[in-house]
Amino acid sequence: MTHVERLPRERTYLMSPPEHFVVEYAINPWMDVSTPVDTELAVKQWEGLRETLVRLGHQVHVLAPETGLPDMVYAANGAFSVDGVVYGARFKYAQRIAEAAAHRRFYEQQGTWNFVAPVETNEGEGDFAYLPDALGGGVILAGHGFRTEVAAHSEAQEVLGRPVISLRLVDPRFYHLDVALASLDDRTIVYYPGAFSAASQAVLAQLFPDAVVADEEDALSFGLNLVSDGRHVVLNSEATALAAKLRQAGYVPVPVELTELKKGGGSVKCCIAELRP
Ligand SMILES: CN(C)C(=N)NCCC[C@H](N)C(=O)O
Repeated sequence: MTHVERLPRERTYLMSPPEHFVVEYAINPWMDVSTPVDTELAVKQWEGLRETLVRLGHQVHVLAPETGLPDMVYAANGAFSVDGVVYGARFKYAQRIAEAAAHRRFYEQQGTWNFVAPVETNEGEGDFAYLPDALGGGVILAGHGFRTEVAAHSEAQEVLGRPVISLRLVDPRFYHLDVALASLDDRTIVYYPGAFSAASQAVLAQLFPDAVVADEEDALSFGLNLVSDGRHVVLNSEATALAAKLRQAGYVPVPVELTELKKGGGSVKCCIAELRP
């Protein structure tokens, strides 16, 4: 057991309730249109997640869900912000394209953000993670291979003014970065190496020798799709083995049940965009 004291930092999040959540199309290997979805249960579980974040002392903004956009609950995909600048999303699949405008309106209505519309296809925090204090400053880790185009990585670097480390995802079950890797605090990550190309695994091992390393079972239980405030790690309740590894590393796992939203191919992190003013 690590005896480092892990200190939490208050966060601001954006979430959108799954009032219109169904699985009527399949754009990732987890989605099966023949599996029934209990929308009411999805809303109840989502509310449990929101209440958990509030109980931990975080601020949660709510983005109104829109009919015909069942995946809008996965709010992490809508944009990526760093120090007041928002790099907007441009979704790969037609079914989700309209979500980007809803997120853009949110930032514009707040009036405090510098919103930059993207040219390149990218799915927001689904494929971008931010470490404010790693490797000498703020660093962006970025995934490509299934959704976000690699050209979006250099676009994000130009827009956000932070170095972007490009990582190639190779396993379709882990089609976004945020199901394979997460930041635990300002400089520490947890990740499943098997989701990445051999070269990207080497990059991660070189840059993050202190990372918590997850295995396939942790990733398949959507454990890596987590949100951490530096101390409390909110993660899918099915990820018990990963929770034990995180506890061992000095973090406090906070399990939440999100079985319905797993049917759309997402869990905790997918439902939460972090706002970094
Ligand atoms: C990394 N993940 C899982 C997310 N950030 N979002 C989940 C998106 C799920 C949606 N049905 C889709 O396939 O786009």
